[in-house]
Amino acid sequence: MIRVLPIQSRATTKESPNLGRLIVLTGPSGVGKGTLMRSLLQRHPELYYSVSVTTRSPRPGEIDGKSYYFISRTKFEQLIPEGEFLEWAEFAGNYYGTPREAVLNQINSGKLVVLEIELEGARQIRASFPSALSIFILPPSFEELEKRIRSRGQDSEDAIARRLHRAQEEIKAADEFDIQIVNDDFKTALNDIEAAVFG
Ligand SMILES: Nc1nc2c(ncn2[C@@H]2O[C@H](COP(=O)(O)OP(=O)(O)O)[C@@H](O)[C@H]2O)c(=O)[nH]1
Ligand SMILES: Nc1ncnc2c1ncn2[C@@H]1O[C@H](COP(=O)(O)OP(=O)(O)O)[C@@H](O)[C@H]1O
Repeated sequence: MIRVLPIQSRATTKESPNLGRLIVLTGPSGVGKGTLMRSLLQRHPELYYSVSVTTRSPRPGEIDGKSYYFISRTKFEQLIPEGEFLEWAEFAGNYYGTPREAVLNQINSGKLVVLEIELEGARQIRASFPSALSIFILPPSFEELEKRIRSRGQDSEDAIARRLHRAQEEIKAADEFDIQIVNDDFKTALNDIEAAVFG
């Protein structure tokens, strides 16, 4: 179930030269988005990474407020009609959403804001912010994607199955995005993202 909330359009924000920009990183679960993002942020601490809200349970080592804001389904469903999310989607049985106010404040203060989100949310952002830079990360093969999800060792068999099923649909949508980058050699992929964002 996906809903597009009425959000501030890039058409109006474009008018000021001081405004920042949204960068959307998407691609199937396990492709390496999170790892690439962390390395990108280490190289470029000036980027603002938007911490998402989710109803998924924390994995070992994940910190509330840093990895995600972990909240209940009931709370998430309360926040939707209150307009708290810039975009939101349901993925593999859990809700995920981007906090609206923090992101808009950062853009308005001239920051490059990076969202690492799944396909439906990325589509919502593209529709609402046509000048966002959207990057789709592809795996070298489906077999390698499965290997990565399994070797991460953090998801149940059910969660892995849901992610792999969804991945097949997501990969088909790669062409909708501005740039496609294959995450085969990690450093090459990271350099490619860097070039897309800063080049
Ligand atoms: N639409 C949307 N997707 C999100 C958001 N935050 C994370 N996601 C995506 O939700 C999916 C599942 O994330 P997660 O449970 O952390 O699993 P992982 O990507 O397999 O590590 C991934 O594709 C994330 O990019 C968000 O705020 N909005
Ligand atoms: N280029 C790569 N080659 C091999 N393994 C990788 C590569 N990029 C990421 N990984 C590994 O793949 C697994 C999934 O990466 P992760 O960043 O959690 O993916 P996502 O955030 O897209 O779900 C992790 O164990 C990560 O270390």
